[in-house]
Amino acid sequence: MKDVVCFILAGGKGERLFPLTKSRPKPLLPYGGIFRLIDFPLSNCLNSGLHKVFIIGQYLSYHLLDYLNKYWVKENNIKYITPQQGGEIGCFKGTADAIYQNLKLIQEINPSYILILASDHIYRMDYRDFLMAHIEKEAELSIGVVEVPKEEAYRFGILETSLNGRVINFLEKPRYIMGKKRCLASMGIYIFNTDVLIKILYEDAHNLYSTHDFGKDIIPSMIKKYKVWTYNLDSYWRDVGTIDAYYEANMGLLREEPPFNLYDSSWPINTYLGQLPPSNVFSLTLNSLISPGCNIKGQVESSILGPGVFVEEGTRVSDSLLLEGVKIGKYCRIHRAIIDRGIEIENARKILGRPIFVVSEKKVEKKMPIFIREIRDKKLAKIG
Ligand SMILES: Nc1ncnc2c1ncn2[C@@H]1O[C@H](COP(=O)(O)OP(=O)(O)O[C@H]2O[C@H](CO)[C@@H](O)[C@H](O)[C@H]2O)[C@@H](O)[C@H]1O
Repeated sequence: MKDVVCFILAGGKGERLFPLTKSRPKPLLPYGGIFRLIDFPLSNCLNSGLHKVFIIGQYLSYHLLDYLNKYWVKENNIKYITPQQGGEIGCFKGTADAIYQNLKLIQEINPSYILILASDHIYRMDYRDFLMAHIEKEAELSIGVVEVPKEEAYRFGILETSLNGRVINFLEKPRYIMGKKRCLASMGIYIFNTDVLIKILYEDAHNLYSTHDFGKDIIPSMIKKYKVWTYNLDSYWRDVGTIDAYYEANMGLLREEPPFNLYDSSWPINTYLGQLPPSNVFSLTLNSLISPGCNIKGQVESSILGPGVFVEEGTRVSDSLLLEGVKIGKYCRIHRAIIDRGIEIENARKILGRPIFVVSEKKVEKKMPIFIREIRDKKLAKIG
């Protein structure tokens, strides 16, 4: 792995996850209470023995840098690049341009291979196996792939391969796929031979019609001219691109046999949590993940609570995600909701999400579905 430089693309806006990505970059979205999405590729890099890792940020980059500085950059010698540092024009036009603007850095280090990763996927992967397969096949580009049902094809780059696995066709986010029930989707992670990458990025940078994106421009243009192969990841992988996918990926952790094992110590997922006291659970709490620093007096069922969440007495929370520092007052009923970081829900509020209700900073006053003033007043009168 000494001959590999890794870039983690972390500058996307994650617009389909608004409002959760309005004030935080998508790579910082929490998962399973204490983890952030960026922890997954970073932990995979660390566990795979990769040490030349550069994270390329853009959107709300100061938040990302702040988080990375607390643990990842300090402890693991991981470097962070923003357009001002790497680029000439102050912003990256697309994913390929983000790498193009760092070509000088690549030329200085002069590795044989470049590993390009996304920052918003949940998975465990040994990149050493990915590299071995790339070298064995004498590929010039290898694309990490997973199988997905064809109904989900519109969210991904979809590949067609010959019998021996070489890529013969690639469509970025096709509207519809004919035939088969399942198809091969690009994970948006790539290994390039450095000389090929440099050549193709130069060509792309001078192409007026290009959007400078790996999925839309670079990969389709390479299929016919270069040796492009797939590497199939035969285990759990999720791109949490939408609110529904984000909610379902989290809730999957509460199944009796979760599809992703947070407790696998042979491939640890590292994170930064800060100093927090233990959680104090005074009441009935079932089938839930409770992060440190929580204080629970009400009833919590099938939910995930981030660090420092407070749930007051008389309140019932079910099938919900309460992110860091959320405070739920007395006699509330919360069901199928995502409540964003730091939101305080007043006493006797009812939030019933069908399918899922997101309470984020700006929405909280306007969009509370039912406000039961009389019940609240009666109950508060009783408790004095
Ligand atoms: N200007 C910029 N500067 C720096 N970083 C940026 C950036 N724009 C986006 N990024 C980052 O690059 C990664 C990929 O973002 P995209 O928006 O291109 O992914 P998308 O999911 O649409 O498709 C891609 O990923 C899916 C798998 O999720 C594949 O199937 C598909 O073929 C592929 O195009 C993300 O981590 C994002 O944060």
